[in-house]
Amino acid sequence: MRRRLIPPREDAVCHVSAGRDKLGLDIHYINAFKGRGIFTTVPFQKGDFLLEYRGKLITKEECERRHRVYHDSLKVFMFEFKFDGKLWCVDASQEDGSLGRLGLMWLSLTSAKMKILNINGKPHLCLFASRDISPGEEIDYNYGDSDWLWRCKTETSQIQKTVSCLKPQPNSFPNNDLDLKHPEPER
Ligand SMILES: C[S@@+](CC[C@H](N)C(=O)[O-])C[C@H]1O[C@@H](n2cnc3c(N)ncnc32)[C@H](O)[C@@H]1O
Repeated sequence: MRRRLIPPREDAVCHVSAGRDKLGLDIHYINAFKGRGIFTTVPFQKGDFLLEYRGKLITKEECERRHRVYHDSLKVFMFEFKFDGKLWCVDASQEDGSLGRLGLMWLSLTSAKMKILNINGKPHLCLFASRDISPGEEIDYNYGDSDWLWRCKTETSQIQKTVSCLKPQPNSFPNNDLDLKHPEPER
């Protein structure tokens, strides 16, 4: 295991401010169903900062507007969350080469957890290792409680939550405050 050089939060602030991804992570194409994912090339320690889910920070209203005009393939990159009592969205639909937008989703035994960091008054969606991670492992985390259609096709042994395959993809913010779509702010 590598020695941690700086505390995870400082590491996150440093990468967020520089707008660059961390070394030790790589994009791999997995298959036609899952598409691409992020894999580690070095070991990470539980708690380490991994990635920022980078994109354009937009308001709830703008997010709803984009949901109306975007193709489904773009909507999957809209990450909605609550910050300072308001709903926001990071729209990462633009292929900008950043890694955070490519993390895959599982509901249990994930390797990462998303936290909202307040950096200079603005929210940033940052992924931290939820356990020790070995080289070659996939970075996955819980996206939240949306009814993405592709979840229905995912092996039920790995997705523990029952989903309704009849529900369309969400196109508006849910009312439920406890919805996992809105990850917990940093404590
Ligand atoms: C934020 S994107 C992740 C990057 C995407 N794999 C790509 O290549 O562009 C979210 C999309 O990845 C796919 N995905 C994520 N987690 C998955 C999983 N556990 N099983 C199958 N597909 C998944 C779904 O198509 C989802 O809409």
